[in-house]
Amino acid sequence: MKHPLHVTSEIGELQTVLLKRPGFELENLTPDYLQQLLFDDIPYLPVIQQEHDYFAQTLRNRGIEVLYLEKLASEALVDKNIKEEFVCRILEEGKTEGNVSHQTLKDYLLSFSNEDLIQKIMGGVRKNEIETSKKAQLYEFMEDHYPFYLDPMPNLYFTRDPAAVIGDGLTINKMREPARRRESLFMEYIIKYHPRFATHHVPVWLDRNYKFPIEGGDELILNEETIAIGVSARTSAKAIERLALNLFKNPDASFKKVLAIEIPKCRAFMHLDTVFTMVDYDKFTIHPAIQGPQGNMNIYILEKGPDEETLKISHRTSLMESLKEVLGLKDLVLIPCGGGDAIASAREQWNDGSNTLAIAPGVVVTYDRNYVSNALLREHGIEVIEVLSSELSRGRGGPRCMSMPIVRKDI
Ligand SMILES: NC(=O)NCCC[C@H](N)C(=O)O
Repeated sequence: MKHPLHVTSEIGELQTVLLKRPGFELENLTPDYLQQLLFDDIPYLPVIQQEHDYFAQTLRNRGIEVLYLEKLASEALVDKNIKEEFVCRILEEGKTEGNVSHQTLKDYLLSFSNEDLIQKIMGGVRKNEIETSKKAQLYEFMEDHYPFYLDPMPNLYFTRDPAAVIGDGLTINKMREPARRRESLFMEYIIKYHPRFATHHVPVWLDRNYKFPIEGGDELILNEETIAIGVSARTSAKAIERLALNLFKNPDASFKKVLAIEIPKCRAFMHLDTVFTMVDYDKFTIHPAIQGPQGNMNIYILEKGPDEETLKISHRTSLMESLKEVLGLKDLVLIPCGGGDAIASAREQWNDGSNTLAIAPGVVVTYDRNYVSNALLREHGIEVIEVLSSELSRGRGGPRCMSMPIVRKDI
């Protein structure tokens, strides 16, 4: 039987992808909690859903199988005990203790059908949803003080980040920001209990219990032997090192090199894929602002060391040269987001102009609003498929962030 996970490049023909349709969790965004919940504005739900449906249909039109996180999660929780355990884990990690009793919330959540339970967990539980007779503490009666028993998870439509397929396995990520921590629990349960995955041996190269954070937006598979990982506001050098060691010693993994690429730690560049993506065998998008005056950067190549717990680490300063070296290319092109004009590049990077989703070598999905970057990609011979982006872009992620490739053809 075909392995349910298989990704050995960024650009191999995309066959199966995981998305999450934006849902009620976005209706629980209010100005007071935007920053905490990692949004810059409140999307208009019917329109963001239309835009997301258009994105999904664009992928289907190209023959790509689209799976939905919310559907897989509800299908994974058929067993009563597993469902109960999942709800308890969500409540523990949602730091609900000290609010309404754990038992009251648990009973409330378990009163829903599987599908509605998942929607409710994703959407959040407001204080006014629980009957007043079940409340005991002053805090619980004060809805205006803090409105939720369980926080909404509005970033779930960025399926790229909580987990990432690498080869025939995956990382299930310890996420950096408290607002996103619970997200990777869905993938843990899907891999363990959904029939599509549970009957296969699926190696987890790094799991969400590891102490230091890593997020999928920083994990880019350059080829079957090389991964690039951003050292960023969200991904730590420690997690990269641990992942490299785990991959190098595991006979199920084909990977031999990890390129650790340091990027500035700021909101606009939260992950490597917000400033750098692969669009063809020898072409990449890049936001010029991540390079120093002479194009210099801080890059390390990690390789197998003398024993299983030691790495060979070498320093490089040029992204272009490092990529040529690890990919065995004579030449390659870095296509600047916004064409290199300081204003256009900052504007289009903010709206994910560098965040392309390759669905085949030289074929990418991008946001329509980034017209300067899109025109430049076309000038370089790339086929650019534009999708709608007025509301989707308010969450600060583009087509790559909104998609988790599950299966790609080898190149
Ligand atoms: N890979 C990505 O860059 N994902 C975008 C995540 C945006 C989300 N609002 C966040 O701050 O985590």
